[in-house]
Formats: sequence, structure tokens, C-alpha cells
Amino acid sequence: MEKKLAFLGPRGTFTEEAARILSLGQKLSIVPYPSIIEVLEAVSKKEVAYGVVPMENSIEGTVNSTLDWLIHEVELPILAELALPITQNLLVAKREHPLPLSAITRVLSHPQAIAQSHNFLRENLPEAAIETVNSTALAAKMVSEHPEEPWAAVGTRLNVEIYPLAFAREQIQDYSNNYTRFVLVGQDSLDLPVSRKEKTTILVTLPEDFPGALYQVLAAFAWRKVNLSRIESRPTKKALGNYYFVIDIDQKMDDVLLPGAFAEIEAIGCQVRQLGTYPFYMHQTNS
Ligand SMILES: O=C(O)C(=O)C[C@]1(C(=O)O)C=C[C@@H](O)C=C1
Repeated sequence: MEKKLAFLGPRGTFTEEAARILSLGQKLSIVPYPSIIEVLEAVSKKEVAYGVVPMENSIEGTVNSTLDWLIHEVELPILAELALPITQNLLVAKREHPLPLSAITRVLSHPQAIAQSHNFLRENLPEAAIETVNSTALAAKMVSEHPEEPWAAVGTRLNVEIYPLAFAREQIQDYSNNYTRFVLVGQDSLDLPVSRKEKTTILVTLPEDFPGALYQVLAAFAWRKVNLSRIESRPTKKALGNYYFVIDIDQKMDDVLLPGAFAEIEAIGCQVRQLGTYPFYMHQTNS
């Protein structure tokens, strides 16, 4: 039986595009799940072998539900990462007479898509109510199912091919350089194409009240000339002001440098948890 890969659905999300690219050449059937958390739960409970979820957007930053769930709720290694260009569009139900922007009363989308188009919406639809839903495609589907309502969705071009929708305006994101990084997670390994870039993501917990602890963590990488591409703090959820540090390292796990750096970090009382060591892919076009 074919293994399954879950993605944030319904049909027509950016995550579906990422899932299709990441599963090219693999014998996997792709199944939509209604939320990021349900995707990660399905993989964790082995209902499906793999999952694809968004991790970070170049305009809006980290998708907190993904990162927090991977930190606190499930133990699922990151197997691959894909950066995909994102183009947001304003979509309305297909009608005989096009709906002018001034008639739109309600805009639905995923919070990240709304945030990426914030200036456009503020300038062009100042009176419309903004409502967030679990995905851009869910918003598109809801708008298409209510053609009698003056509603719009923010989402991918692909939605116009999937649902009875039309463009009210194309390319509405506030910055043209808009990318989202998606991660593939799963408990089984997967034979993935070779990539020129590999990464390792770790979670570091600092000891309490230790002056200069973060400085020493960074020093362990600096003097080994190991490049870091992201450092982000997330609340431990145990007390106000307590943080984990999520660190992306620009190389895969090796036998010498990274074990040495981790041992040095642990020696000052920090904990290190690996979230994955994986290939990174960059895709230049989107639908
Ligand atoms: O709603 C979608 O289409 C998604 O795939 C989610 C998501 C996200 O969470 O960032 C993915 C890419 C875009 O940045 C906007 C939304």
C-alpha cells in the first residue's frame, strides 16, 4: 500500500504546492488535513507516514503553531525543507458582473496571508471585515460556496482553477520578495534528491540565571566557523521570561564539529535537542 503524506488542506493551499514538489518521484498519496496541528498529530499517531507544514515566511516570520507543536507536543524529525515563492491574490466568486473592490464587505484568509497583504487591504478595502481561517484554500472554498455574498479570499492562483472563483486583483502581497519555508516531517526516512545545501535545527534550553549563557552557546559555533542562519526564541510556556532558542545551523550533522559544539554547550548546563538534519531545497516558481 502507498504511504500517505498529510498537508494543510483543503485542496489549493500553498502547503499543497510544497507537498507536491517535495513528494515528486516518491510513491506517496497526498491527503489534506484541516489544520497544521492535525497534520502533525496524524504523523505522530502514524495515521500517515509524512506531513508537510509551513514553518516561516519572509514577510511575516515564524508560523508559531508549527514550531510550538514540534517543540512541545510531538517528537517528529524534520526530514527536508523547501522554500517556495508566495504570490497572494484577491479572489471573488465567479459572477456575471465583476464585483468592484468597494462592494467587498468581508475578506477571509489564513493569518499569514492577511499579514502579507496588510497594506493592500488597508488601502483598498478599509471598510471590509477581515476574518482569519485555517488556510488560504479554505477561505477560497468558502467564498466560492457563497456567490451571493460580496466576500473575497486571499490566496493562490491555483484556487481559480480548483473553485469557481475569479481574480478581483492579482499579486496583492506588500513585498514582492515573498517566500515561505515548508518542512517535511516523518518518522521514516525518505530517499530524497541530493541538495547543495544541508541544515540542522536544534533547540537549546539555557540554565536559569547564567550570565552570558547565550553568548557562550554562540561562541561554540563561532570559533568552529560553523555558520548559523537563524536564531529565534520561543517561550518555554513554563514561566514568563523563560525561553528556548531554536537555532538553524548551515550544515548537516557530522561526527566531529557539531557533536563537539553540542558537548561544549551542554557543559555549561544547557540542553540540546536536535529537531532534524536535512536537505534544503529552493523552488523558484509558483503556480
Ligand atoms: O493557507 C495556506 O495556503 C498555507 O499553506 C499556509 C500558509 C502559512 O501558514 O504561512 C503558507 C504560505 C503562505 O505564507 C500563507 C499561508
